[in-house]
Amino acid sequence: MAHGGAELKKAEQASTQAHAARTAKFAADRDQAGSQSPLLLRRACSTLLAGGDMLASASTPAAEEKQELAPVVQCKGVNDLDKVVLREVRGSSAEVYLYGGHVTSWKDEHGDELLFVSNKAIFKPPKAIRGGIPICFPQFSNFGNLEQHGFARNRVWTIDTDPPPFPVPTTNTAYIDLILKPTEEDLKIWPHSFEYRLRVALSPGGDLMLTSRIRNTNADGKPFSFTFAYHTYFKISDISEVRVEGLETLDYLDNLQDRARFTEQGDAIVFESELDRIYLGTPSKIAIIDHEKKRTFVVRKGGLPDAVVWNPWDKKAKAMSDFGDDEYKRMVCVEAAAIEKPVTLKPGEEWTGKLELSAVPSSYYSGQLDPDRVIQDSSVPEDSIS
Ligand SMILES: O=P(O)(O)OC[C@H]1O[C@H](O)[C@H](O)[C@@H](O)[C@@H]1O
Repeated sequence: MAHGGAELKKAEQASTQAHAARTAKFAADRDQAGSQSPLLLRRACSTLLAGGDMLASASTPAAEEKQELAPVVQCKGVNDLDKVVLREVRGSSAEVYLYGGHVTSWKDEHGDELLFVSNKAIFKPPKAIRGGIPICFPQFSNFGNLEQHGFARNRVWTIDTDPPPFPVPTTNTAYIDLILKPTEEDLKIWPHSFEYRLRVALSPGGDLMLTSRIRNTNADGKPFSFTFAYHTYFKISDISEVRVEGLETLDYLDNLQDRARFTEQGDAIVFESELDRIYLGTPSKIAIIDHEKKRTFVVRKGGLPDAVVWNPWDKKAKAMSDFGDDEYKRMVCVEAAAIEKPVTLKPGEEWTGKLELSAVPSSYYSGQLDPDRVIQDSSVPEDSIS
């Protein structure tokens, strides 16, 4: 026992030292980055990617490279599109394409991918990337005259090096701020001036956090209204092994039946055919339980009362050119959204919409969403998530 304890202590010390060394390296990298975003480094993607997926053993140069990776790196992705890679010291990571302000990857500390991206995804404007987290703004679906899901998902965003301070400062080291403003062309189809600031952050524990701040910058004194969704595609083992909890007894609009309104009856949502529903007035916490994988995704949201649940099933899958015929089995979309009541902003006003995603072992999560707790959770002010 004593020996075991000493070993453990040694391992802990080694881990603490390694952590301290990595933290010092990150700080040095940050200082070197100079006038750019304080955390942002530009590196060759090839180097970066070699440190990720292809890593075989800790003795290879690629493995050493992994140890040295900075928390925020800008590099090139598919089709030479710009992307930003976020990495936390414990090994979790995320990738965000400037095209669409689109998160395309979120991996846990073991390097397991948690988001679904289609093998047939087209990383080429103007088609939105199929998978990850498309941003639907200023319109969800066809709730208005714009193209399906609005234009934010197929515009090129820029890195915001000097965002206004957040009410609650982010303590994480791995985050990136992006900004989208309308072009002259955008103003022709949606005549409203806005600034959309998106922060994507990884917590030290590997949670993925997206914060959207949308401000009306109209000079003509006019308010504008929009609908919105974080259209998250979760990667799952098999759609028949998955259930969604937290939406029981709620009303929903069924997109497959002309948006007729129904009340959810079942215990939890399970999938046996195409499903496309907008749940209304949902609690701030929803769980996606993957029985086979023994993993639960927890979705926490703020400022986003609705939740869309979507699986295209086989027929629709075949009809989508950027989606594999069988891929519907390995994905489910649970989308934190504001749809039924559009958000209206007067000039100078700002709206905040937050999404926090965690992946936890199902055993740990089991029973957390019993009806009483859901009611308690929904009474927690939405802006209390940080
Ligand atoms: O194919 P997209 O434009 O990306 O839309 C994909 C899906 O998005 C949402 O989940 C809608 O509720 C669905 O009706 C739609 O089919």
